[in-house]
Amino acid sequence: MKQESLKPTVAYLGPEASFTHIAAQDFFGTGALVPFASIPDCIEAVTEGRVAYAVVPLENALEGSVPLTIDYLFHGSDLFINAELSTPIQQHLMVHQQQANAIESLESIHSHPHALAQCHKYLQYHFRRVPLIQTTSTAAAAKYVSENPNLNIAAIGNKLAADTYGLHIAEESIHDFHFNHTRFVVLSLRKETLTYENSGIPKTTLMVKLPEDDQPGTLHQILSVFSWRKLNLSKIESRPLKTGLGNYFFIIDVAETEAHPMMKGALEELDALLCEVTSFGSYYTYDQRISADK
Ligand SMILES: O=C(O)C(=O)Cc1ccccc1
Repeated sequence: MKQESLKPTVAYLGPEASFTHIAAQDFFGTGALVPFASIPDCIEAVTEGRVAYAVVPLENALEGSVPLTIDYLFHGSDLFINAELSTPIQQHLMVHQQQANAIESLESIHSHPHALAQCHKYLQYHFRRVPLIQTTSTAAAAKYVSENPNLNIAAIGNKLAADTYGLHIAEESIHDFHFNHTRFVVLSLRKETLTYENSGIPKTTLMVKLPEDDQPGTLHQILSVFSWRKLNLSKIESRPLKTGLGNYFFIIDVAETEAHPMMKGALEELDALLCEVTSFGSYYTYDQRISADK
C-alpha cells in the first residue's frame, strides 16, 4: 500500500472485485474502501465530504475516455485529480457453475460498456447473435450472474470477480488487443499531489474553453503557448461543451507541474488569449502491476 498510514475513506466504483476496486486497493491498501454503485455516486460522495477520495476510471487504452467520468468531473465538479493509476486489464468470460456446460446456448452476456467493447471481436466471432447487456461495472455483471443460477447468462470481468462471486471461467483473456490498460483517477476536494516511490514525471490536467468569438487559428495559438515553452502535451481531447452542436472544450494533459514557472507563464498567456482555463491539479502516474490471478 502506498498511502497506508493515512487510512483514508475511499469511494470506488463497485461492487467488490471491480477493476476500480483492484486499482484502489493496490494504491490505498485495505483501508476504508467503500463501494458505490455508479461513477456519479462516487463523485457525489467525495464532493459532499462523505469520503476523502474517490477512485473512478477515466480512460481506457482501447476505448478512450469513460464518458460518465468526463461528464461529472469536467462539467461543474469542484474536484481535483490527486493521482493517476494505470492498470493492465484482462477480461474473462464467466458463467455460473451450474451453467458451465451450456456455454454454446448463452442467452445474454453482461458487462460494463468498455469491457464489452474491449472484447468486441471475440464476441462478434463466437457469440454474434447473443444480446449484450450493459451494466454499471464488470463486477456488477459477475454478481448478477451469481445471483441467477438458473439463467444461462455470462459476465465479462476479472479473475477476482470470478473468485469473489464463485463463477466458472469459461474462456480466459478474451480482450481483442493485448495492450489493454485503464487510467483511473484519485479525486478529492483538495488540490493535493499524492507521492510515492518512483513517482516519475508529473502531469497537470487542464480544461480549456476557447474564446466565444470563433477566430481562425485559435487552437494553433493555444498549442503554441505550450510548444515554445517546451511543455510536452501527453493528451489533447475535444469534448462537447453541451451548449450546442459544434461547441467543444479541450482536455489537455501537460507533462509538468502547475507550479513550474513555464506553466505559470503558459496559464497567463492562455488567459491573455481570453481562454477559460480550469486546472484539475498536478499529479503522478502510479503504474500498477496487477498479478495475473486478479
Ligand atoms: O467495470 C469495472 O470493473 C470497472 O472498474 C470499470 C472498468 C471497466 C472496464 C475496464 C476497466 C474498468
